[in-house]
Amino acid sequence: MSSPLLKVENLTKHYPTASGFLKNSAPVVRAVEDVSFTVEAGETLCIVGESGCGKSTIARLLMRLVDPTAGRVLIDGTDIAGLKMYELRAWRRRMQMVFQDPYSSLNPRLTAGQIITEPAQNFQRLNRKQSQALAADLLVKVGMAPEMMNRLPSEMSGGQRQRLGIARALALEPTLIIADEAVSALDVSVQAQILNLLMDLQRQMGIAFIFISHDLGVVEHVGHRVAVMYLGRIVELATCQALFAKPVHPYTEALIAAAPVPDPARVRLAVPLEGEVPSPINPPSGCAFHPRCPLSVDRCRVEVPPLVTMADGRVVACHVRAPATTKLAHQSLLPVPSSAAE
Ligand SMILES: Nc1ncnc2c1ncn2[C@@H]1O[C@H](COP(=O)(O)OP(=O)(O)OP(=O)(O)O)[C@@H](O)[C@H]1O
Repeated sequence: MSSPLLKVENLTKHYPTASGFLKNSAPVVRAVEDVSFTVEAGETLCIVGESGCGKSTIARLLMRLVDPTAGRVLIDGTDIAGLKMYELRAWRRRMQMVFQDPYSSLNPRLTAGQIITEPAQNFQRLNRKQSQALAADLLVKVGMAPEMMNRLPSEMSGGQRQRLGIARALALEPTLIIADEAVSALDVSVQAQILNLLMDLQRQMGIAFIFISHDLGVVEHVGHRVAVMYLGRIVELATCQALFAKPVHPYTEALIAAAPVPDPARVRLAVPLEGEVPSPINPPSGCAFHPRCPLSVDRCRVEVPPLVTMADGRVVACHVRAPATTKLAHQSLLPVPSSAAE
């Protein structure tokens, strides 16, 4: 079997809370703990969870903007930690990011055309005619008129700026795009347009997405699979279809129960999510969700639940709902649903 496009193995990131000679004795922020998943070509893996659960840190680790405390990130089977600078540049070319706030990530002094072609100019010299042709092509790809290439970001709407950010990400023909809260700042109607654009681009160009969001409605709309994170760890990873039809982890259940239900015919689950997410500097012992969990038993307070593979292929970390008598989940995780390969 060929290796997945991306394989993340036991990824862990602890941030120091002090510097200098206090660094080693001070407590650490446990932002990401022992996270493993795969992403196949052409699929969308969503990462969801409340604020502070480690979603953006995973994005930064994948881009090697920060180094992991432990664990590995493999692209087509190659560990990115061992890459030399020029190899890392090539890797970054294949993996692009789209950010939540396109305005702050776009240079306000450059025109749309300059913004879009800047990444490509870093890799190959383009003359004026080639730059214009590339900018026009990419603007059309993201549903904008080629004439927009002369506009500044300040002369565009929020939705147009996000399309511009996507065009810039497409310029280097990436195989994977990490979209970090890419539609959270947009109006609902514009959100839908941008999500549909991303899904169209995926179908046309076979791009894989890691879609980071706290919005379950968005995740259900775009995702093939979804990883639910709580305080740095994955607690459930399943196909979107399976997860929304029947969440298994009590935290997933509570998140879905707390999300607005657009379809009044759909039954809202009766598990409220109470209390705050605990501090990642001093997380609760055992299962970090136990202080908020209505199902918690003694074992949850002392033992971190392992990820267990359930009969339908999803993986869940819960002593009550997924007791570790079944197979422990390793990095193979779930098969890609057939829709991802279409
Ligand atoms: N550079 C850093 N130094 C110290 N702590 C950090 C750093 N970056 C993030 N953290 C902490 O790590 C934890 C995870 O942060 P992260 O931004 O990855 O979460 P998130 O799920 O993306 O949250 P949000 O949705 O609010 O962006 C948080 O407690 C955050 O305060």
